[in-house]
Amino acid sequence: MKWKKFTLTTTTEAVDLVSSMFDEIGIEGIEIEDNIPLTEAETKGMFIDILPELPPDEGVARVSFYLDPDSDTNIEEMLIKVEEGLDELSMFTDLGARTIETSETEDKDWINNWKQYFKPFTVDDILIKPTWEEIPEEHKEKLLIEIDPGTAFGTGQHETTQLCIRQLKKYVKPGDLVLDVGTGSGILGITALKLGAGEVFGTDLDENAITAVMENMESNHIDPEKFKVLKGNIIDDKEVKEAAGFEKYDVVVANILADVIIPLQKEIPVHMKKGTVFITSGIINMKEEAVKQAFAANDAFELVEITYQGEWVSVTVRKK
Ligand SMILES: C[S@@+](CC[C@H](N)C(=O)[O-])C[C@H]1O[C@@H](n2cnc3c(N)ncnc32)[C@H](O)[C@@H]1O
Repeated sequence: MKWKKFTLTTTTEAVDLVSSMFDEIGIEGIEIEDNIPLTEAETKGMFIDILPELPPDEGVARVSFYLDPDSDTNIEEMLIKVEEGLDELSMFTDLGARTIETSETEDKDWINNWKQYFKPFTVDDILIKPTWEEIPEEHKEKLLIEIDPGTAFGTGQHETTQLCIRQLKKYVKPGDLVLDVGTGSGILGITALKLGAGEVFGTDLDENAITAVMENMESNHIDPEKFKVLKGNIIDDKEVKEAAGFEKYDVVVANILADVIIPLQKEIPVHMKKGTVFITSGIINMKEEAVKQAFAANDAFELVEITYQGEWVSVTVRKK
């Protein structure tokens, strides 16, 4: 389908106001391009450890929106509303160049485009399959995990997720209580449940994780009561710590970036039973040493195993 794409060139300062004006007049799904570096919180949520070099931020932003010429939306009327909205905003903020370029594009479905690259695949004897795909005949006997991450992280394709899945296979026992920090789509918690765990408690900073986990529990036909998810940071939020509970977990898994694992490892032992394991990944090889040193400095843990896939590292430790 061909969409009309409209790109407004404005200032970075005006982007928030322009976005909410677009929202108010009924424009859905915008795309923002600027040279503002991502914040620390954004990079953690997006799982980017090394940021690309950006040209300097000169305060210019491009905000694009898409209109379907075959829908009921009258494009001319919508563009009049856009201009009226911009006139109003110009009284409060500098709109910069305020030019609108028009082009045509085949596809505006960037939220769903990745789905064409997500096909069933195996991690040893586990089959991970998008919810919308059929089970391949040759994998019918494998342990099945069905996933639709939505806009949360976690299709299972990432090396770090696979490293954690292999460690879960080694350590999860029937009836175990599992803590999944940075749960994303819930793929690790769901794998633990499929491996026999009794219950999972998940946390994530991204609220999309909450709905993704619930939907994926349903797709995997597991009682939703077995996987509780809470939005928040177990590192520094007392409520999240208390909701997770103390001295109770048999396995803890956290597939987050090294810069989160390092502060996190200090907080986790209080939630674990003695002798149980903490599986971590999300560690790029150049940060392996820093993570190992952090664990070595923590008297609560002893190192069990380090595993590798591509340039990614997983560190598993045991609570003494
Ligand atoms: C790489 S994804 C892992 C998702 C899934 N567990 C997997 O293995 O595919 C990391 C997740 O951790 C979340 N995250 C980052 N920092 C966090 C923190 N301090 N506490 C909880 N979640 C966090 C991100 O929002 C993201 O969903």
